[in-house]
Amino acid sequence: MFCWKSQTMATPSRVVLLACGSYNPVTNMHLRMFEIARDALNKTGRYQVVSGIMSPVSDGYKKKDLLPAKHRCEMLKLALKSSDWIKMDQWECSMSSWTQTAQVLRHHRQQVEQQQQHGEMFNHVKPSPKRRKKQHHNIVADLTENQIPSLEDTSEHSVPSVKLLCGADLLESFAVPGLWDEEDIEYIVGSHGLVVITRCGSDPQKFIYESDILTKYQENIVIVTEWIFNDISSTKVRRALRRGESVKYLVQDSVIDYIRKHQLYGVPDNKYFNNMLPSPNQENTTNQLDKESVGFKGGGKIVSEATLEDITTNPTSGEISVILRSAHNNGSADGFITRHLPLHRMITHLDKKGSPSSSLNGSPHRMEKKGSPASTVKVTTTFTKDDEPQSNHKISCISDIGTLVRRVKNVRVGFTPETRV
Ligand SMILES: Nc1ncnc2c1ncn2[C@@H]1O[C@H](COP(=O)(O)OP(=O)(O)OP(=O)(O)O)[C@@H](O)[C@H]1O
Ligand SMILES: NC(=O)c1ccc[n+]([C@@H]2O[C@H](COP(=O)(O)O)[C@@H](O)[C@H]2O)c1
Repeated sequence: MFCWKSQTMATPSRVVLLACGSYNPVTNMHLRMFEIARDALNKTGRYQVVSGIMSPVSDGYKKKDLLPAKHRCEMLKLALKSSDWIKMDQWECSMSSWTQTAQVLRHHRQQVEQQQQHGEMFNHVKPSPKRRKKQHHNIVADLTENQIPSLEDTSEHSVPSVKLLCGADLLESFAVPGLWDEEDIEYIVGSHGLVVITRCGSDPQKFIYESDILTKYQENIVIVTEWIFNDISSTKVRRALRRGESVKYLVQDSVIDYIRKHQLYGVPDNKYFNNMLPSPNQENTTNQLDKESVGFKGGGKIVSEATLEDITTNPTSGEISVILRSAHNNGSADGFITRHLPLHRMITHLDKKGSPSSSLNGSPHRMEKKGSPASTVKVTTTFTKDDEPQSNHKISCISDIGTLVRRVKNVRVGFTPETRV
């Protein structure tokens, strides 16, 4: 008969995940790597991930386009606000010269050992006894009978190991001549261990097979196949920013706001980009118009000076596209900028302002288009309500879309299914 106490109790060993990188800037995939790795390791039943550390490389790394650590760290701090178990550590980037990754791992192992000695727990969120019991059962569910850990042995007194978390491209860079020292590779894989997240175009299994040293320590390498491919890289994010393209949903909103504020990565140096719409969860800024006077919730700055070229709406998605031509060189190929706003904001605006005057010129079928709520169409009639209409659709000192809409006349609003992007 199966007996709990008589089994060989394989207690999951505790792991701290350490990821070294440029984080220039930190992307959502850098953050997701940790989540993917933690899930995979915990599921094996062999490991229990207790914390994650992101270690930005120092300015001494001299990689092309590397921003000063000050900015990279600020962005990391903002991005990590959404995590309760990953933190940034600035030891590496506080160095004036570059520190090899083996040395960074060594440092963190010492830190972990010291913290363990001082009785600091590595469970950032210490589970309640009830939750611990539940966690235990979750682990048990993934294990075979003779691997079942005992409830009493929680391994909280063991020193967690520090494993290097990386993408498969970093693993494959081990083969780049002169980039890594042999003994560093041996130390990293032999003494710490690697957790490798697959990346488009990589084949870590084959890479390990072809390397004697990696094959020797292959039991210390966990390859995590990421089935939800996501090939974001900081390089691609920087490229998009340089070109004035949106990076929303590739990096955290707070990071986008920081990049705009500090005009990083060649974000065009003009008023337009400084005053783009803030993320929905961003606090009001002093530059923003009084929400009530504008008449819709959320307000939001758009441009300092721009010409409104067109507004199109998509009744299916409820999105309105405002196409502006920047008065400054905005870095985009054709000088056009497109912004998308949820239509409900505009409706709110209308509701607050009362009945519209329907004096809008332009697309004659906008009111009648099937499936388009009439109120949606009428929104734009508030253009002529106050302020002098500007000639040539020229807008100056626009602080939010409400003002933009009020000040511009002769704007064509068409309910075409197509959204201009
Ligand atoms: N999309 C991704 N999938 C898997 N791993 C990734 C991904 N993006 C980054 N990584 C990993 O994140 C770690 C941090 O690297 P780094 O900041 O240098 O990333 P990067 O986005 O590739 O940067 P860059 O594009 O500037 O070279 C590396 O181990 C890298 O392999
Ligand atoms: N020999 C080494 O220790 C070595 C070599 C190349 C990259 N790295 C590290 O890998 C991380 C990612 O570097 P890249 O952004 O150049 O891919 C950085 O933290 C860097 O310090 C370490």
